[in-house]
Amino acid sequence: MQEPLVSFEGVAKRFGSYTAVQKMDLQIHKGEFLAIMGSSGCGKTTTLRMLAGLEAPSEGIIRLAGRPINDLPSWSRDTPMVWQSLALFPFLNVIENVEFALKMRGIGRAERRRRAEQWLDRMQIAEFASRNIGQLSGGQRQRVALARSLVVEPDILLLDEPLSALDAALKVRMQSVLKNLQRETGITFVYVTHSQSEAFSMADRVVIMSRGKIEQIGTPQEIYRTPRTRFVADFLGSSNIFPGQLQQDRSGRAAIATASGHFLLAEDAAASAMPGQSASLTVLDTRMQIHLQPPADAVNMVEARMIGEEFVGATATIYFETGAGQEIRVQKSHEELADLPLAVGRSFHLSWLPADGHLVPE
Ligand SMILES: Nc1ncnc2c1ncn2[C@@H]1O[C@H](COP(=O)(O)OP(=O)(O)OP(=O)(O)O)[C@@H](O)[C@H]1O
Repeated sequence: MQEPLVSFEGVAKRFGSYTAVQKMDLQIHKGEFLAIMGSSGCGKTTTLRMLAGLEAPSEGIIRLAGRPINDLPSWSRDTPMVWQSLALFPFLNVIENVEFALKMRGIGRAERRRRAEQWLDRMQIAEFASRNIGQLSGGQRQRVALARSLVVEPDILLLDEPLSALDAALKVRMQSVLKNLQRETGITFVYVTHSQSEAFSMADRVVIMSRGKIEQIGTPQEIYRTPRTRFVADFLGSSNIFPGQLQQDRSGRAAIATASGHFLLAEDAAASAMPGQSASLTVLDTRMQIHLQPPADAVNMVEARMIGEEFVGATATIYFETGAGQEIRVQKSHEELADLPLAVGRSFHLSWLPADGHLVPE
C-alpha cells in the first residue's frame, strides 16, 4: 500500500478552553478528491487551515509525504499546496490575475503568459483574458480563481466552500468542471463543504464531522447506504430512523422493538446485536415499499397514514405517520406511484426487507 500523501495522527486543535478539533486520525491519498463535510462550526475549516500551515495543531502530528509539517511554514515545504481563494485582484485583468503567482515565483514573462493562456483555455475562459474582473459573471470569476490556483501546478489544492456564492444551476455546472479537472490533472483536492450534493457528486471519499470529531469516512455510496452513526443518518436525512431496543424473536432471530413495531434485522446486523441494548434501525427512504393492502409475504411492515407529499423532478417523497407518531418518508419515481391511490389521510402499509435495515448505536 502506498504511503498516504497526508496523515493526521491524533491531531487536536484548541482555542483557549474550546476544542475545535478532537484527536483526529485521517489519511489522504495522492490523487484523491476528499470532501470534508459537516454542519456549521464542526471544525472543517480549522482542519483545512492546519493542513495549510495557517494554524498549528495543539496536539498530534500532521505529515506530508511522510514528513511532519506541524511547524513547517507552507513556503518551506517540498510538496506544493495551494489554498484556493475567490479573492481576485480587482486592479489586474483576468490573465494578469492568473500570471500573478508565477510572477511571484520569478518565472519569465513569456513562459508565464504561455502557462496562463493554457489554463484559461482549459477553463474555457480564454476569450476573457483581457477583461477586468468586474466585468465577469460569478461562474467566470470562479474559473479565473481556479486557473490562478492551478497554474502553479500544486500537488494539493485546498478548497473551502468554493461554490457557496453561486446559483444552483451554476453550482451544478462547476461541480462537473471541478471533478473533471481533478481527474485530468491528478491533483489531490481537499474540499470543505456543508453541502451534501457537492460532496457526494464529486468526492472519491467523504469525511463527515460533527463537533470536532470524525463521525464517518467512506465513499459517498458507503456513507449513503450504511450511515455508521445516528448523527450521520440524521445529517444526511435520507434514512428513516427507528429508535428501539435489540431483542431476539421467538425463533431466535435478532429483531428490534420500536414504538412503531418489532422489526427483523439482517443477518450481518444480527451478529453484532446484543439483546437489551438500545440502538436505532435505519432504512433508506428509497428502499421502502408502499402497499394499499398488506402483502402476505412482507417481513417488516408498519401501518401508517399519509400526511403529505413533495415532488422534486422525477421523484416524489411521500410522508407518513405511524400510530406511534413516528414520521416515515418514502421516495419513489412517479411511475412507481402511478397505481397507488395516494391521498393525505389515507392509511397504507409500508414494508422493507431486513437486508435494507442497518443498525446504528444510540
Ligand atoms: N481563531 C479562533 N478562535 C477561537 N475559536 C475559533 C477560532 N477559529 C475557529 N474557532 C471555533 O472553532 C469551531 C470550528 O470552527 P471552523 O471554522 O473550523 O468550523 P467550520 O466547520 O468550518 O464551520 P463553517 O461551516 O461555519 O465555516 C467554531 O466553533 C469556531 O467558532
